[in-house]
Amino acid sequence: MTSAPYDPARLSHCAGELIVNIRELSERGWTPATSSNFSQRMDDAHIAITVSGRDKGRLTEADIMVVDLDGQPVATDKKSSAETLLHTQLYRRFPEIGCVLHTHSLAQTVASRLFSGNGHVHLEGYELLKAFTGNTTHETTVELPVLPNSQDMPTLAAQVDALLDVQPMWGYLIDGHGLYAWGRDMAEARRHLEAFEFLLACELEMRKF
Ligand SMILES: CSC[C@@H](O)[C@@H](O)C(=O)COP(=O)(O)O
Ligand SMILES: [Zn+2]
Repeated sequence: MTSAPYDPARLSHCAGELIVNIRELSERGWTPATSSNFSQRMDDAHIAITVSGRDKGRLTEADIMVVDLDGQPVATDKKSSAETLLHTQLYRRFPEIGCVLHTHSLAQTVASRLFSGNGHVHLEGYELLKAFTGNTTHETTVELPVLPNSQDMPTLAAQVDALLDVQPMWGYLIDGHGLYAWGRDMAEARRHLEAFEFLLACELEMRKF
């Protein structure tokens, strides 16, 4: 356990923002059966992240803990999310990233299964593509990657790093699992998460016709 200090007021602020937002996402049914995990950057060395295995619809401040950028717990015996590495790898790689959100909605999970053979979901022509930072027109495309699932986090993280080496992206799906999305702060990460969710629902809806 590292003993690097952090500002307790900053943890309290992050925990409050995480809890409110996670509850709203949970009420939409995006975090079934204790699934999903969430984090926010506190400072250069500390991340506030959900404790593993908690019901994400009923979180209190005791369900948010601190890890360092190596994913090691700071000043706690609690166990951070089983997928902590998928958060910390983004914070380490992109100093500007401030928030990472991971959910297991029905649309995300079904789409991940349907499109896993392609390796990505092709999103084109939607006005909502402008919700992704950097896009200024609907006349663009976003390829949302679909990674094979694994219980081995270093394997998944290596796949994410390989993708990031060749393309900028604001999220990815994991087959049969769910979606990761991120942003510079909670508002941006949530906008990206909601845009992916809506666009995946559109793609699934069109498959019905
Ligand atoms: C309850 S099954 C889902 C988990 O295996 C995992 O994918 C997940 O999203 C939540 O894990 P957690 O360790 O609580 O962060
Ligand atoms: Zn998960």
